[in-house]
Amino acid sequence: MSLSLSGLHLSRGRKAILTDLSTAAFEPGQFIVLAGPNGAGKSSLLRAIAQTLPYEGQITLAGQNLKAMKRRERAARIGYMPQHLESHSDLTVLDSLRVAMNAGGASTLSHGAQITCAEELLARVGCVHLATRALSGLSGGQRQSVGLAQALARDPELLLLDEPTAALDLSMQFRILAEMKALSREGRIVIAVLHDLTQAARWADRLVVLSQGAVTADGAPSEILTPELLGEVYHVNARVERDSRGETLICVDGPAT
Ligand SMILES: Nc1ncnc2c1ncn2[C@@H]1O[C@H](COP(=O)(O)OP(=O)(O)OP(=O)(O)O)[C@@H](O)[C@H]1O
Repeated sequence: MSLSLSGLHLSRGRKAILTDLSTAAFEPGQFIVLAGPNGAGKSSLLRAIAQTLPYEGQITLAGQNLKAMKRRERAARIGYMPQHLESHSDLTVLDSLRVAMNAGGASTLSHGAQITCAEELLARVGCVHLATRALSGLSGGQRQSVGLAQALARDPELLLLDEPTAALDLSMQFRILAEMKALSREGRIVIAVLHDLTQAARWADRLVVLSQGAVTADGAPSEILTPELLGEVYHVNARVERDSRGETLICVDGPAT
């Protein structure tokens, strides 16, 4: 059930965003972090995989071309959480999860089973207390946690999460990163965009660094994160240190000189 990207080209307006992008296959059980500078094309790549932006080239899931997959099947197999979440809705959190469960075609679960499932999803992301609140009344971090639950609503085998921890406090960041890791260990492919490379090093099995629409580095974070790579990609003077527990720590000292 691997995900393969091959020869991807994507433009927005007249601007080429991704150029001939290919990667080694992404495998079930892997937690992959996609990183890179602002504007590198990370969100565009996730959107191409989620089939919400047109592209040339091939994206296959378990050997099946995603462009040819029926919308209903895609909705069941791929969970996508965009960077900017819709938050003007008067739907309650619980109802928004029921809507997500029925996206792309009616769920086979009864009404009662859908409510139970929605409550379980909220428990996974630490948000049971928000069940009856309106989406429009949530804080940014609460909305983001509920967004993850929405992406999980159809129990997808591929999860695409665009900056899922950007609005979260320290405790919720930990909880959601641990949850993403657990979701991958249950046999899913989890791909998340993160800017925090210290967190990426701690949690990800694989780090893909995108720069100007191309893959600059791809591998185990501890192997690819070097001062040279950070200098080349982010134009900074950076140190890659180990903390007292041996975990990787990225320290930025200033712009590259
Ligand atoms: N709606 C749009 N129309 C035209 N160009 C766009 C649009 N959205 C993004 N772009 C351009 O596409 C390029 C890639 O954007 P994208 O959002 O994929 O980058 P990113 O790596 O996710 O950035 P960030 O880290 O800032 O979220 C950027 O140059 C951006 O200006």
